Amino acid sequence: MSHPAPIVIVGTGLAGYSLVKELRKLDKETPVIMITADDGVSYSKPMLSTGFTKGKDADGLAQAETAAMSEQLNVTVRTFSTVTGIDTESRDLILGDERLRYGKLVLAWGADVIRLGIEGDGQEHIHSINDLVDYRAFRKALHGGKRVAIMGAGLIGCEFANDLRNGGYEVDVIAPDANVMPSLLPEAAAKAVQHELTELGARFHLGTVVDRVDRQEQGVRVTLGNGEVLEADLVVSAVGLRPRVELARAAGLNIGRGITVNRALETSAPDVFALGDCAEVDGQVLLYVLPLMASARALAKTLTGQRTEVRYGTMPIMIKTPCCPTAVCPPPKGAEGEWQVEQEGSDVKAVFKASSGDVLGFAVTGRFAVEKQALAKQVPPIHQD
Ligand SMILES: Cc1cc2nc3c(=O)[nH]c(=O)nc-3n(C[C@H](O)[C@H](O)[C@H](O)COP(=O)(O)OP(=O)(O)OC[C@H]3O[C@@H](n4cnc5c(N)ncnc54)[C@H](O)[C@@H]3O)c2cc1C
Repeated sequence: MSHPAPIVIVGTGLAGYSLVKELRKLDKETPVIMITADDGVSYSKPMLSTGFTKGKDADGLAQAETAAMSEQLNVTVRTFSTVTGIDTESRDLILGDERLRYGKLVLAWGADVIRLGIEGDGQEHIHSINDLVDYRAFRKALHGGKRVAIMGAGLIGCEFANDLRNGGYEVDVIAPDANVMPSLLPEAAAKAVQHELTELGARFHLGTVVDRVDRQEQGVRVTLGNGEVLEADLVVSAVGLRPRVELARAAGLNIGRGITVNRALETSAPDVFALGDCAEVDGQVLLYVLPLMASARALAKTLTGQRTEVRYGTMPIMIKTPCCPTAVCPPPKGAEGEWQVEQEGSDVKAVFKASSGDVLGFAVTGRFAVEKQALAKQVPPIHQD
């Protein structure tokens, strides 16, 4: 008797492993093969920007070895295996010369870091940190150094700025907008975070960009668009992420800003699903943990025969800048209304209200951060029925 084709999951990040954990609560037996381009070590990606604060290096941030995950979850994990294509007609995953038959296929292959075309011969000193392997290389390169230049003042750039200051490093942050985290925070909250990071010793160079990174005897020389020249041991690039869509597009799947899926996480091809940073779920591309956890719970049920749609509730984002604790629930794009701000120094409570008085979003910093739970209850869920 031939065995049924397995469930194949591409990716062992939080999306892939969360899905298998949920699946195994419902079904201990169905064969599952996980494929990953990296070493398959289980870790919590949000912790990468807390290493110095928590006194943990890359090994300290690893949560479980691949073999332990494989045994605990009763799955086969194939490491250092890169998917190169999908044949949705024959239901094969393509890995170079090899074809792997799937019964059901789940794409949990994450997002790519955006790489800017920076001039200069110091390219190998520019680090993007989007997984534990990157983090290990970054910590190794930083060894013996003191000065870090961070490109980008979004959530990840600001979190690394705080963490590196806590680790005793000199930090310069360079970003084109006038404020930090411009797509997440209203101005008053952004200014508060910037102020507290500055008090902590981080130097901000806003309204400009990095033009060149040139090698020096010690580290690099970083030339900014405004003419300033900085010296650093290395550069961290934190300028954004883009869902990985190319292989899915080549396979003929519908693509938007991510791999297009409905609320049942179904792509446009039969028995092919997607979740996590690579997916656009019913129009939402949310590169955060809470949406992927909700998706994993729903998809586990679907894969075990009970088709289930995910419904995103209210999902506040905690920004890990301990010098200025911050939480935000951005209002939906294009929402009509205005920010109402209450402020004492770096303690900011900004609430986005529609003309009806309904609360559509909020941002809280400092001592107001404790109000996040109460405010989140007032914000409507992301997916409204
Ligand atoms: C520094 C940092 C801090 C963050 N902080 C927070 C936070 O505080 N709160 C929050 O909610 N979110 C945070 N995030 C975002 C959150 O961590 C991500 O949304 C989440 O981890 C994405 O998980 P994923 O499994 O979808 O993708 P990934 O973890 O990127 O996993 C992708 C997997 O796919 C594999 N893969 C990719 N391409 C291929 C291929 N062709 N073949 C085979 N395998 C492949 C990779 O090897 C990997 O195993 C943070 C992110 C970063 C970088």
